[in-house]
Amino acid sequence: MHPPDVEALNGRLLFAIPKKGRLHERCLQLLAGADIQFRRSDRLDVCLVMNHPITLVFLPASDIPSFVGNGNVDLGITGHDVILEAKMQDKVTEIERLAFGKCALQVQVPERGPVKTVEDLAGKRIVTSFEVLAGEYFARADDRLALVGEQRTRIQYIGGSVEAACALGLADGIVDLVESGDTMRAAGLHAIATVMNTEAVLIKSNTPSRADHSPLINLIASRIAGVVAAGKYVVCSYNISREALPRAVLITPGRRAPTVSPLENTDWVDVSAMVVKKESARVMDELVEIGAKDILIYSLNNCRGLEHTFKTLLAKLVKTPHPTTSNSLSNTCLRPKNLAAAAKVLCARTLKAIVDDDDIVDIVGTGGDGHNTFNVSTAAAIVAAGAGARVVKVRNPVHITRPHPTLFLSRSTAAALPPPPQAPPTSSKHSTVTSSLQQARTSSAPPFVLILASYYHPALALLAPYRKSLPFRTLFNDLGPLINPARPRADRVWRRRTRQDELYRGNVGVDACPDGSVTETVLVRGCLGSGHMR
Ligand SMILES: Nc1ncnc2c1ncn2[C@@H]1O[C@H](COP(=O)(O)OP(=O)(O)OP(=O)(O)O)[C@@H](O)[C@H]1O
Ligand SMILES: O=P(O)(O)OC[C@H]1O[C@H](OP(=O)(O)OP(=O)(O)O)[C@H](O)[C@@H]1O
Repeated sequence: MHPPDVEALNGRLLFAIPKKGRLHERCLQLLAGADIQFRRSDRLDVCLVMNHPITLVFLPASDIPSFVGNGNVDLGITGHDVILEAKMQDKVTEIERLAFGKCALQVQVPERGPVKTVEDLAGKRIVTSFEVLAGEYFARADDRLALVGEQRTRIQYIGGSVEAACALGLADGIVDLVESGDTMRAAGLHAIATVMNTEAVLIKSNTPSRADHSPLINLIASRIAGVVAAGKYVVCSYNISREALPRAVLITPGRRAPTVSPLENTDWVDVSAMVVKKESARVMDELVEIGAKDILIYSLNNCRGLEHTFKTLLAKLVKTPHPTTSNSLSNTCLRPKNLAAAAKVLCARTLKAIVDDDDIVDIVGTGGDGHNTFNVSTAAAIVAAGAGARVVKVRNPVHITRPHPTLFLSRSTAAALPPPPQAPPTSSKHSTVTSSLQQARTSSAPPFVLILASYYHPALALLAPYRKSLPFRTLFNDLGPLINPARPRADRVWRRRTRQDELYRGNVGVDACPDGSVTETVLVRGCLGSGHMR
């Protein structure tokens, strides 16, 4: 087969695919599922798609972020990790997480060695293929420990087989990707920290070569999303007595609603609904428990038209809140993975608050403790600002215009009140919080900026009426702290519901909870990562 000539490439959408490595095979499956047809001869890295005006470009996964970010290629598939490593996160848009290539970037050390924590390792030698991410991670650790000059951690880059570095005497620890953990176990290493979790993503350029490619990009994105979603869901069908139907609908609510069809025996109905694949075994157990019969699970090859269903779900809850309790909701919603996913969706729909100075903090509560006292997190944030911290806090205007009287009693406190919440100009897609912080630096005003939640989170503003009518807390109480549009580097959130159930988030690393009483902590890190700490 001859290479395509330059003429043949003109006007085509360029789509970058990893040419080898862990993501390659799964990308080919995805292209087949999305009916993107091509024939690639053995050594050719550029080939024409037969049924669309697209050219596939096969590149190393780690080069794809720069090609897409710099607008040389319009679309690409690569790992989220390598986008951050290439510092291309502001030059590309992540269109879809692809649910494969999932692994974690971890700090690993010899199992039998003296190093037990990141703090033990800071100041020593690290070998990695991720020198940017590892460098940033250890720079923060060095800063925490006030290490300077020669005392700071040394990061050395190598291109592969990083796990051998400790045994070879090159490193005291490594930072590398871990999926099953087999490679690290075989090398006598174990994890002491996770820098980030990652998976394959579909990305597009923020500076596309041609604007008229946009409909084709949307078509490809929607086809790929269909294949990804089909892999996440199964269809569950079963028979159930009419009497048990309300309970069955709670177990299989479907994405919009389950399909319920009559049977010849009028006391029974046939139900079918989409169910998250990973939850299908639990769902079947619960259906058996309430007397369902003939429970069948079908896999899906493809699907289309799946919408984000938060609004639909909340609307349904508002209409029929009684069979649902805050407990049944929190079982699902408070799973760290789900909180992280919801935070990610909301962050993608948030106006960005640009803060040049990244040395800012936020102190956030999750509200609703029922004691009707003053707002503790705002008070704490004001105290922190008074002590010199640079605070950017997201608030609803109602809390500002009608502060609780016990909070702002004295004149001096009132004088120290922060300026009103900032709303961005209606035409802009982002706002500059920096200027307020700078003003605060050069004047006697407190370094405290409030920004207006309803402007920065238009999606949440739409949901507000639904949330208000629910008689219990929802995951949105826990999401608030995770979606500050100024993305402070440091924030600390904890919340007590029962003695065993705490939510805590640390952006600068994971510490123990303050009073040491916690037996289990739900941990959500950034927008991708999540997990449990015991
Ligand atoms: N063990 C793994 N499990 C899952 N995904 C992984 C794993 N290792 C890497 N990845 C993902 O695949 C991306 C590309 O990694 P990979 O090492 O396969 O690429 P490569 O360097 O092009 O290939 P090779 O290592 O064969 O030279 C990574 O950035 C990560 O997102
Ligand atoms: O936890 P596991 O399932 O064992 O996977 C982890 C291994 O996979 C990746 O390496 P890869 O095999 O791609 O080769 P490399 O070391 O040359 O990068 C990564 O660098 C680890 O070595």
